[in-house]
Amino acid sequence: MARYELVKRSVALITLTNPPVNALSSPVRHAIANSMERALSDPKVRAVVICGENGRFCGGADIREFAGPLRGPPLIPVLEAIEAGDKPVVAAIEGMALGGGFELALFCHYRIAQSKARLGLPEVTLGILPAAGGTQRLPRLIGIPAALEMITTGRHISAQEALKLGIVDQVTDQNACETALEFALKAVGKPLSPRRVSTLTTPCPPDLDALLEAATMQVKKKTPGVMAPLACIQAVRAAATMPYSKGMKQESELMATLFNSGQARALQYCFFAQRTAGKWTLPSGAQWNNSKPREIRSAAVIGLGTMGRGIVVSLARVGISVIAVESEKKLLENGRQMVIGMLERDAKRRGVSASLNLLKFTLSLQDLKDVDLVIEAVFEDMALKKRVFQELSKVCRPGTLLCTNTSGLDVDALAGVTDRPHLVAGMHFFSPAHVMKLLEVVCGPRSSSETIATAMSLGKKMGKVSVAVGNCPGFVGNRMLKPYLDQATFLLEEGATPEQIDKALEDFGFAMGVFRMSDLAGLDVGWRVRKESGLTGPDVDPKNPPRKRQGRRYCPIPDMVCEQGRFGQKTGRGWYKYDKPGDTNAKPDPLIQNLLETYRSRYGIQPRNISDQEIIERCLFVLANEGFRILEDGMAARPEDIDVIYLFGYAFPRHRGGPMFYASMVGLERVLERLEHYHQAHPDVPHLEPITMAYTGAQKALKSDKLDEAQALAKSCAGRPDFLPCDGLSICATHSHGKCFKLHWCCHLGWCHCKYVYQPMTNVAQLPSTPVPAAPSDCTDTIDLSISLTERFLRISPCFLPPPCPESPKYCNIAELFIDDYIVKRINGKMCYVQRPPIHTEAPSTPPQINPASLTPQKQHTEDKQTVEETVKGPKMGHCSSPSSSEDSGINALGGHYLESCEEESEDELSTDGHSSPGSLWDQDECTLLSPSKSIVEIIENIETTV
Ligand SMILES: CCCCCC/C=C/CC(=O)SCCNC(=O)CCNC(=O)[C@H](O)C(C)(C)COP(=O)(O)OP(=O)(O)OC[C@H]1O[C@@H](n2cnc3c(N)ncnc32)[C@H](O)[C@@H]1OP(=O)(O)O
Repeated sequence: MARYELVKRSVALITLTNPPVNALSSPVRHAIANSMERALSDPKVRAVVICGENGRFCGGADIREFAGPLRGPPLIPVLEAIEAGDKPVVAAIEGMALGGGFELALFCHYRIAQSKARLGLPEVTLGILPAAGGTQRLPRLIGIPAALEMITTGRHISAQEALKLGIVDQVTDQNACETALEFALKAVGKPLSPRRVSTLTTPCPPDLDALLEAATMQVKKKTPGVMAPLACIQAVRAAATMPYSKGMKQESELMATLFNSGQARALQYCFFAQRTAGKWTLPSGAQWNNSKPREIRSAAVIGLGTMGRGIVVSLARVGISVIAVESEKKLLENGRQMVIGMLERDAKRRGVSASLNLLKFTLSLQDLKDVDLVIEAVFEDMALKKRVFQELSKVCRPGTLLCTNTSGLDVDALAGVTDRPHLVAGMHFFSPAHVMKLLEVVCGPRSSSETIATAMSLGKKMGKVSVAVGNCPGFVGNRMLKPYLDQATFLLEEGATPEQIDKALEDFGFAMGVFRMSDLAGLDVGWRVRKESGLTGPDVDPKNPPRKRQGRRYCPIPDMVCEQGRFGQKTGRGWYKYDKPGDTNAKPDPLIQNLLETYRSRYGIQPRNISDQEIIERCLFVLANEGFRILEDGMAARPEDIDVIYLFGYAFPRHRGGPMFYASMVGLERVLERLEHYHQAHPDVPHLEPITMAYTGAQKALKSDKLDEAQALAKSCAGRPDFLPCDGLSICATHSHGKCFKLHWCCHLGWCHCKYVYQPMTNVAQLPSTPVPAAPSDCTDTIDLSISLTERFLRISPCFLPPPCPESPKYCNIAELFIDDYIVKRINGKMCYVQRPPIHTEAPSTPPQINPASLTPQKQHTEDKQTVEETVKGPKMGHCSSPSSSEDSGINALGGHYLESCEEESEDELSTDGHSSPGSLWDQDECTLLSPSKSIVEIIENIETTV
């Protein structure tokens, strides 16, 4: 964790060795403490240099450690020993010095930075503050204003800026470690007192109070409701007004408040969720580490509307040559000018030269014959897109990937008109595409793993947060948006105002409430979509009740608003009024109030007082409920993926973690209970129906029998050593399988993945313990297996990490128990651990893995080479023709209401026979298991008799 060497005969070189970012985990802290002790006590050592392996100084505390009780030496005493020592200590900063890593450097007497290094205190972005003296030392070193800015924003600064601010003593283009060694030798004998930051006096500006007040106002405006930046300001105030030791005490008290807060948990969850999303996985088993992306050097973008232009800019600024296509000369010229302007402004802002030489503009699709990838961004019209894809299929060379920027249309329908359906995928950018970070990569049933890998990798190259999703109307983000928007308008009908709803959502943390956001996005887009879908307009059967469509509640108020020419900010009127078209200052409009009152009296609706709580619950719980359905349908692999989509595409407040995380923090029982309550009040709103409610009374009775059986089973399993060490381990009561085998979203949330019925998972650690038999019973096979599982578990137990934070969604890693040899299935009502048939490397008929998505990356890699087909089987879907959204997808799609004529088609599929439900893990494999007698090795474990 740290290497100690004596170099140049008199310098102790301490190298942090904790890849990938040399985080200050407990062993690293131990190692630093020991190394420093050794260096300080060795008379040969005259100076010390601290650096990090692999060109990275230190990425700060090991954030994963925040999840559990902190173990190992506390950091501050370790760092204080560095400062107090009588030998000069130099930090050699390469790569990054962040958080605790930066604080470590601040305890050293000197800092040398490599010119490409980045430094910063990003703790605030994790819901905490720099609590290893950062809030007390940085102000002493660089003054209050600069320190305040760095600490409250978490901004990383360059080595040059650090030099300018006085944080580092030297910047070098050479190896920082070599430079630091030379520097350290020169520092020997110089007085150390002035180099001890704790002894410095904070330069205190005369207008301290005003400065801190302004900073407070600023963070309240920028991140309303977020605690960490405010705590940072208080800590910095302490640096200015208190002696060092008292300030340190204040820092630690503030940290204690933040550390266990829900906000810190949410923000740390977001950090990992974002990285988890990059590790994409498809139902086929193709995933990030077994699918090779192609290199994309040239691309084409078809359509130079707002989306197309943004996509061209995103590609060109990362060095990809782009051919931009339009259908008319005027549109092409207009597009060209706008793209060039955007690229020039972007380059100026970044201090680089604009990559205009990479651009080519054309009216002819024939020019695309040699490009590596095409992104179609034409008007959101299926017929038009199909024509484009047919044409591309003829023109482009056979290997060219064809992607569509649709915001919700059927990607597979487009694939179907080409000669290369496996090379077709969705790349759903969000508007404006060169600014918004989110990219939904849509995997059609015929998209190959290479195609998805390429789209994901291209997204990453463009600096996007890319999330792989399935192909269903609206994909993930826009599909969830519909029930959210519906609730907002239903609440209007029932008595709320746009201002009230927006305020509740803004108080929750959204930068903009749903109506202000819709005004910004433009209301006409959604109106057009609804007209095209037959929800409104002349095609609607006059006999249709005005507030019902397809037997469901429908709110025509948004249509009425549009009929008055109120399209939002661009027309100066929408849900709000604006001083002039294009203005952003939304003011409540009495005309909207009149419209609502007239509407309610026309339909005999008695307006009622609606609480903020109801607004939040109805808008957000319905969002999570749809998220659960999406997971259930296999359209997203994990709740993290959904949360990342909402964080980066829909401005869900990060300190709430995302809709799925938020639901888990509220508690799923509570969410489901409230949904049930609202669904009873509004039975004609299917989206309010919690997913638990989709079974009948008769089925309930059946399930409760199973529950007893399952609970007995679970109890009988308790105490088995193969269960105990896993913190997040839970049992599934409904499937009677005693544990969950899959790293599945429901396990993350502490719920079983039974189809349509969400059954609480019980943590086995909380169950009464049953002694494990000392000696094998008569049932030899079973005991053997138990022992083998135990051994296997213990062998891999170090990787059973606790969840990132104690009350965050639970992580059930038990799946890894079964990755090598065993898969699990109910056979004849019994739990079966069945040894997986050996993989026949040459035989194409080798059965696919039971759940490749849950396999660990390393092990999956070699196996998948043999089993994953080139053309992957896409997620299951019943794709119905989707109404179009808008050319400007994403944010503008806020206005779009999707018609879901074929969703929820199979809610009556509840499994009542006690066997695994459709879509559950052990029904997915097609190997010999379906016929127990044919399996190669079968070990039936009758749990009742085993334990
Ligand atoms: C608890 C003991 C007492 C401590 C007291 C002092 C308290 C100090 C508070 C802190 O220091 S909080 C942490 C502050 N540091 C950060 O916020 C940095 C977070 N990391 C990043 O910003 C980036 O990872 C990076 C360092 C800039 C590197 O970016 P890059 O794009 O190169 O790689 P990633 O994909 O982001 O990360 C690779 C890999 O590493 C994991 N990881 C990164 N940083 C940490 C960390 N600080 N702790 C634990 N794990 C970290 C990341 O999750 C990736 O893991 P994966 O499994 O490969 O996905």
